[in-house]
Amino acid sequence: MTPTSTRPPSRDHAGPDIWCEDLVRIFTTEGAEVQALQGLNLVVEPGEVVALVGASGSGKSTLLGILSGLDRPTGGRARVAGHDLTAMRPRQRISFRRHSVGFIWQQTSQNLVPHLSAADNVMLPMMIAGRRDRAARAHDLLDMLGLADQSRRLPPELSGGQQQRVAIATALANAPDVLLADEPTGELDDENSAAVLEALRGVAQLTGTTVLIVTHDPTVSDHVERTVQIRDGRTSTEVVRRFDAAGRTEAWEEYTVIDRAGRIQLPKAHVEELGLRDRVRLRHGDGHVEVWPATRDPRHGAEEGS
Ligand SMILES: Nc1ncnc2c1ncn2[C@@H]1O[C@H](COP(=O)(O)OP(=O)(O)OP(=O)(O)O)[C@@H](O)[C@H]1O
Repeated sequence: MTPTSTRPPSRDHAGPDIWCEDLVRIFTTEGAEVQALQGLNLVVEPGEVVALVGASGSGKSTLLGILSGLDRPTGGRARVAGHDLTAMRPRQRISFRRHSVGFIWQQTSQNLVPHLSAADNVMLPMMIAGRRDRAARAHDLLDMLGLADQSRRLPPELSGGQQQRVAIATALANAPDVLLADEPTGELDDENSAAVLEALRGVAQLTGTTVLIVTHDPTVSDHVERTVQIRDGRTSTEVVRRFDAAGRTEAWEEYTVIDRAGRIQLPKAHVEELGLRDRVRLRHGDGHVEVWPATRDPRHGAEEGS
């Protein structure tokens, strides 16, 4: 079902919806510098659902702050929905935040006005933007998220998972190209988390909206096609999955980023498992390169000297 008002956004830009090149963000507090982002590269194509995972302090929230137009990078370049985030004037920033991106925050209470019904919450951003078809669109969006029968309820009368789904509908109200979610399942139990992540995937499929989810939730990669690791303010490895019609993982593949200088970062698990350190041995194959521990001889696969 794709009601008229939940059809894909008609993008007026070409290329990726999220594009970051060598993004740097340095915070200075009391004379000390913290490099929260250290040359981050990320490309997300229209309609993709991407999870960004990483340890506490790795720079996830800093990146979301920049992508949402709330914060500015210290260096590098970033474009979201065709807007150059380093060159936007204050008015353009307001319009960008109103029309081009939608947000979902961790705290359910941060997303919704508690004394407005679910439908009124969804209509609020449309009212601010001066949209006319508010009631019909709010109904379609809540219906798409399986909440048509909850539209008159107040947020405190809904479960945490339902509230986050209303938050998704609200974030979609002005048909943004990109949806940014910061720990959207942080306050939810496993069942509600799965429902919210599936709702985000469904939204991308039905509306063509690009979705970026920042999370600690290790189960997220069961629900999205692409999970990108962020480490020390840079994107490192990523896993790309293919799902079958029943939503089960059919196949998956692991990737790593290669920067302009040719540097790559290997997944931590492989580094530890193979005992890789200091330097590794490279072996050229037909159209590929193998990485071996320096202590192993690729011709025999045996430890050197044994
Ligand atoms: N406003 C700020 N002033 C000073 N340092 C900051 C500021 N915001 C973030 N940092 C620092 O930047 C680094 C990255 O923080 P960030 O919040 O982006 O990490 P995160 O991956 O989102 O962590 P978490 O998962 O705990 O939310 C941390 O070292 C943090 O202390």
